[in-house]
Amino acid sequence: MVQPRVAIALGDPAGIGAEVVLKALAALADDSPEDPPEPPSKITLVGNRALLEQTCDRLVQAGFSYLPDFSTLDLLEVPLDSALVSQITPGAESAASGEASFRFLQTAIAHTLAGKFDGIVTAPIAKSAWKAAGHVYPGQTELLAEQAGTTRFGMMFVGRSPHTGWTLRALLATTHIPLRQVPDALSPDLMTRKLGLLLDSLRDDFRILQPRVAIAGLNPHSGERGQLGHEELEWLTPWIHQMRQQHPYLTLDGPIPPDTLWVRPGQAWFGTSRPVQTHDAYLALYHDQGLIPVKLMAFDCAVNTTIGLPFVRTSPDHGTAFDIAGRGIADASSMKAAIRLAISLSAQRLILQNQS
Ligand SMILES: NC(=O)C1=CN([C@@H]2O[C@H](COP(=O)(O)OP(=O)(O)OC[C@H]3O[C@@H](n4cnc5c(N)ncnc54)[C@H](O)[C@@H]3O)[C@@H](O)[C@H]2O)C=CC1
Ligand SMILES: NCC(=O)COP(=O)(O)O
Repeated sequence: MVQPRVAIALGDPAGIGAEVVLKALAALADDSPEDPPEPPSKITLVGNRALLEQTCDRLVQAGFSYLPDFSTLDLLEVPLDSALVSQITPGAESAASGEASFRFLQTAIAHTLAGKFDGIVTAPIAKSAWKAAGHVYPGQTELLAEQAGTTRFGMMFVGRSPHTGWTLRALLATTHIPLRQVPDALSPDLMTRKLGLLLDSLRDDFRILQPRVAIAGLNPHSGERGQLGHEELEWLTPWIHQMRQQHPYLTLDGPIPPDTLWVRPGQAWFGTSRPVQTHDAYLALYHDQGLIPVKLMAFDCAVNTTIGLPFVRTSPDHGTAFDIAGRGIADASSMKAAIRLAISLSAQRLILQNQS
């Protein structure tokens, strides 16, 4: 029997990371019968005990009594100077909170690469707090990829509808770059790399061997035959034709006008009386083209998954929520889904490894 070992990096200590982790672990221990059981697993928190205890105390003060037994939690301690710890206040993003969250993630990655863990769940960090601490990365994804020694990686959001059971998967072709840079960053080469990653993940992580994938257009109405933009005519449509020839087992639709792309996923997510023809995955060309619909549908349960790494990485779809940090009111559903997905994807990889 496989028993995946999963690390949870506790994220920015001025945000809601540790709070949603503690709540999610308590909820997982008390899973409702309609939740499919996850395989047995070993969970280790990666953070700082003093900061974690502060979060626990605040949750107790906020009246939250159902927490996991602190003494049974496995904690990989990341030592921090008491001077640094004393600068951290809930809701106040700072260089100190950025430094702490950076070290939590670095430690989780180093131990994973050394073989101690099969997967990492990351609680949210603030990129600006990392920058204030001197660590300039577009996000956790890029640090994970750099440390894992890969340039072939992708940001995919996965959510299972609580209304219908349908699974939404959305991969972003570009991620944390200014909107102005998007058209220049997109190219047939980039799209080929992202599609390859997506097909690998659909096959290995989700056992989908003959996938249906939808590709978004870039411009309104996918360019309206060149009247509203040229990228679709110049390279996106020819690239899709080329990919259809290269992957005969793949159904590839697009470029679909970016607004209508999300109509059917929305129907499949919320339910409709008519049958809906959906895709196994949606490839959005830039951050907000993918994440606005994902968050509208699934803010409470979508999971940010990094594909292409030599280990599993998941994260909730929300951020540090500094505006509500320390108040005990954060919703832990997305973190719970991130932990569940990390366990099941890690178990899946262990099974594949044992078979080969
Ligand atoms: N995985 C990660 O590390 C992510 C980090 N971020 C970072 O988070 C910071 C804040 O970003 P925002 O755009 O404000 O997004 P955010 O997700 O932190 O907050 C947006 C709104 O949603 C609410 N919210 C978020 N999570 C919630 C939860 N679990 N329960 C209840 N309410 C919740 C917040 O209170 C806020 O009103 C930024 O520095 C950004 O870089 C953002 C997204 C993902
Ligand atoms: N919008 C998604 C996000 O900010 C997550 O970034 P990352 O820290 O997981 O790279």
